Amino acid sequence: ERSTSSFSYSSYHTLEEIYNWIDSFVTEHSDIVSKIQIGQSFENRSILVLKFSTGGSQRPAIWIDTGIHSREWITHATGIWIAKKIVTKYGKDPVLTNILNAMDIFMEIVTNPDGFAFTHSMNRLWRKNKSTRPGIFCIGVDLNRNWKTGFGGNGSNKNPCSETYHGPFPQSEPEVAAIVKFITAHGKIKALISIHSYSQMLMYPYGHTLEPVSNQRELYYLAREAVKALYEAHGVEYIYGSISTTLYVASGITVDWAYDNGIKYAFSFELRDTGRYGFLLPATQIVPTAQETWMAIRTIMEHTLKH
Ligand SMILES: NS(=O)(=O)N[C@@H](Cc1ccccc1)C(=O)O
Ligand SMILES: [Zn+2]
Repeated sequence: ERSTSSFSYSSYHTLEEIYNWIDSFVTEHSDIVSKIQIGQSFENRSILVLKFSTGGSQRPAIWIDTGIHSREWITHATGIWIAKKIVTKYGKDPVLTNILNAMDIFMEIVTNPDGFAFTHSMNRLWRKNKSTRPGIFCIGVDLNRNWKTGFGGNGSNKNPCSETYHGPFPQSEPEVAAIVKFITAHGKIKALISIHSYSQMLMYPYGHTLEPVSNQRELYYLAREAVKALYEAHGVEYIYGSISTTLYVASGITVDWAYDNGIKYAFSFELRDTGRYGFLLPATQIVPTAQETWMAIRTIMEHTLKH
């Protein structure tokens, strides 16, 4: 359909509804948004990225992904709301306007389309993708353990039946390989934000080791500022720090790969809540969660612009 006016930003949606929304959204805001297919999933679904650009060619850019774990529905819903916020506030919010006048923004809303479809059809709590291999009798790879940096280390599992199965080799999964290819080819991604739920945390590398990254102090202060901006929206408290020291050791993760490939502002969110509803966060919390998350992301983007 032509317009997104009938789309509810305060509801959860199916894969088909989100893909239809993407087409309407791009049509309606074609002056600033375009759609890029960066690959196909294991089950041959399109892997789609929204590009926000106000001009130039191949400007420095910011990458945001949601939904890499398919059951984390609040993350796709937050991504959709933020996409709408960006087109609504460009030209009105001076911070966002400055960001988009100098940088592009790429958003991958459904990073694990096969898993997401499966959470609607068969298993609401499915986490992994849906890849299968001869002789292996469990389905799916944890797409947040399939990246090259630290691959196969502690905090990932070689058992295909594990929820944190890392896959047969790094980037074995088309959903991960497509992002690696896109970001590597682009070459000017300055910040990466990979959004998960739940726990209410803002974290930065490394996950695979307790060693601090070189700009750890800068990331710590930026995370503190972002969490403060988030808190000011609705009084929700986040903790922050490096993944391995704040949460647990996890290997083969998105942000460790990003950091080691030159993206010095790499962050991962764990959105609401802290366990009362967990992955089954009520839809009434979508807009408040998105509003507060946007304030944190906007803070990270502004810092990236200035450095
Ligand atoms: N979202 S979650 O419940 O799966 N937790 C995440 C935590 C996480 C998030 C980002 C980088 C490393 C680890 C996970 O991948 O284990
Ligand atoms: Zn997750």
